[in-house]
Amino acid sequence: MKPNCKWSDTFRYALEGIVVSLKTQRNMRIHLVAAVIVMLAALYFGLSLRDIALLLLVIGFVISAELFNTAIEAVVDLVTPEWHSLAKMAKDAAAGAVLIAACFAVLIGIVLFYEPVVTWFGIISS
Ligand SMILES: Nc1ncnc2c1ncn2[C@@H]1O[C@H](COP(=O)(O)OP(=O)(O)OP(=O)(O)O)[C@@H](O)[C@H]1O
Repeated sequence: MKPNCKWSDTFRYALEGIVVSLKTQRNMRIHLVAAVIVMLAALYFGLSLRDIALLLLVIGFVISAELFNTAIEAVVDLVTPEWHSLAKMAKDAAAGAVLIAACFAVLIGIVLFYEPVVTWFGIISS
């Protein structure tokens, strides 16, 4: 651990963690692109501020889960490059956490977008 780490250094290291995850994890890039598309759709369909806040919350949750997943994968690879049942358990559980977060995010997205999208299709087809 580095002594006298400044607040700005802490912030920089955190940003480096996000950037390295974006560079190395394909899923992280997919989550980010999906998040941008969902936020643009939320603005297009005129979702309420409360719904947009809920979307931001789940997006933050999924991206945080992916960052934890990246961290766990890195630590496991550092501890053992060999096959180990505990390494498998750690990586699979971390991936499972991301999957659960992403599934609930999709469910929340369906609940929030269902009505405006159905209305939009009604307008388009009439
Ligand atoms: N050292 C290991 N011992 C046992 N199983 C492992 C080990 N490393 C990886 N695995 C297995 O391979 C899977 C994929 O691991 P890998 O490190 O390639 O992650 P990844 O493909 O980058 O995953 P993600 O898509 O979640 O980022 C793990 O979920 C685990 O089941």
